[in-house]
Amino acid sequence: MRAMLLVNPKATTTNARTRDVLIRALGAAVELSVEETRYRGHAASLASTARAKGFDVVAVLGGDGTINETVNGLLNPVDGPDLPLGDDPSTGRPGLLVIPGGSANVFARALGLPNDPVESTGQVLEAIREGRRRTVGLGQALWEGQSRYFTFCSGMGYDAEVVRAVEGLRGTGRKATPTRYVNTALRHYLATDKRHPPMTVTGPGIPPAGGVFMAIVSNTSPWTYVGAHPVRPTPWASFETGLDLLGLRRMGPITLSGVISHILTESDALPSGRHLVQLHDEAEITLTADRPVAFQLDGDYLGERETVTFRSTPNALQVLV
Ligand SMILES: Nc1ncnc2c1ncn2[C@@H]1O[C@H](COP(=O)(O)OP(=O)(O)OP(=O)(O)O)[C@@H](O)[C@H]1O
Repeated sequence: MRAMLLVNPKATTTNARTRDVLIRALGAAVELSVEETRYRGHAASLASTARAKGFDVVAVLGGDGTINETVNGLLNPVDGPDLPLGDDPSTGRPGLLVIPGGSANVFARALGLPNDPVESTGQVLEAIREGRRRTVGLGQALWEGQSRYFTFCSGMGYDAEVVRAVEGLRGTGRKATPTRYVNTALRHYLATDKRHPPMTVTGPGIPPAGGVFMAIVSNTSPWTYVGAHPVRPTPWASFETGLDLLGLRRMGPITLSGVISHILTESDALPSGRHLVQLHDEAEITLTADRPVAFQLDGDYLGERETVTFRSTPNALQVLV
C-alpha cells in the first residue's frame, strides 16, 4: 500500500515528536512518502497530486483546515473535472487517514478517533492491518461560480461571524482554544444583528422558510466540541445520510440559551421550539440572504455571501478508521 502523509507543522497540537512517532509507525505498515505543508492550500495540491500518481492512501497529521484542503484535493483532480466514477465513487479515489493535530479535530473525533495523535495512530494502524474502511459522504457548498467540499459543517450568520472573529485573533498570534471560542462568541453576541433576519431556506421539496438569522448545515454530528464535550445542534446528521440543517429565527437570549442547553446534552432528540427550522437527510439546501451574510465551512471563514447552495455528495471517500 502506497501512502502520502501530509503534515501541517503549524497546526495547533502538531509537533516534531508526534510527527516522528507517526512517520515511524506508519512507515512500518505502508510504503510512505512524507510532505510538509508550507502554505495555505498546499495540502489540496499535494492530495490532488497523490491521486494523480495513484497513491492508495493520503494520511493527514493536522487540523480540520488541513483535512478540508486534503479532501478537496482528493475530489478535484489536477487534470480537469472529476470523471464519472460509477455507483461508488469512493473506490476510485485514494483512501483518507487522519491523525488529529489541530485545535478541535471535529472530523477525526466524529469518526470515533481518540483526540490524541498517538492513540489515534494505534487505531488507524489497526484499521490498516484489518483492512477496515468506512465510506463517508461529504457536503459541497456552491456560491458565485465557486465550490468547496466540507467534511463536517458549514453555516451562515452568527456562527460564521464568530469563526471570523476567532480567525482575526489567530492572525495576531493567539491560539484557537475552546475558551477563546466561547469568550469570543459571548462578546460577539452583543454585536450581531438580532433584529433583521436576512435569510430564507429553500431546496427541492423543502417548503421555503424565511426570517432566519443563522443556519448550521451539517454533514455529521457533533457539530463541534467544547473541550471534551460534544455540541450537537443536528443530532441525526451522519456521514451516511444527506445534509441536516438547524436554523434560528430568533436570536434573543431566551431562545439562544434554550437551544444551547439542549445541544450540549447527549440527547438524540432534536432541539424543539417554534423559532427553529430543522431539516434532516436533504440532498440540496439553499440559503438566500437579502444582504451579505458571514459564511463558514469546516471552521474556515469564507467571506460574506448572499446565496449559497449546499449539496450532499454520498459515498465520496473511504476513510481508514
Ligand atoms: N506551513 C504552513 N504555514 C502556515 N499555514 C499553513 C501551513 N500549512 C498549512 N497551513 C494552513 O493552516 C491552516 C490551519 O491548519 P490546521 O487546520 O491543520 O490546524 P489548526 O488550525 O490548528 O486546526 P483547526 O482547523 O482544528 O483549528 C490550514 O487552513 C492550512 O491551510
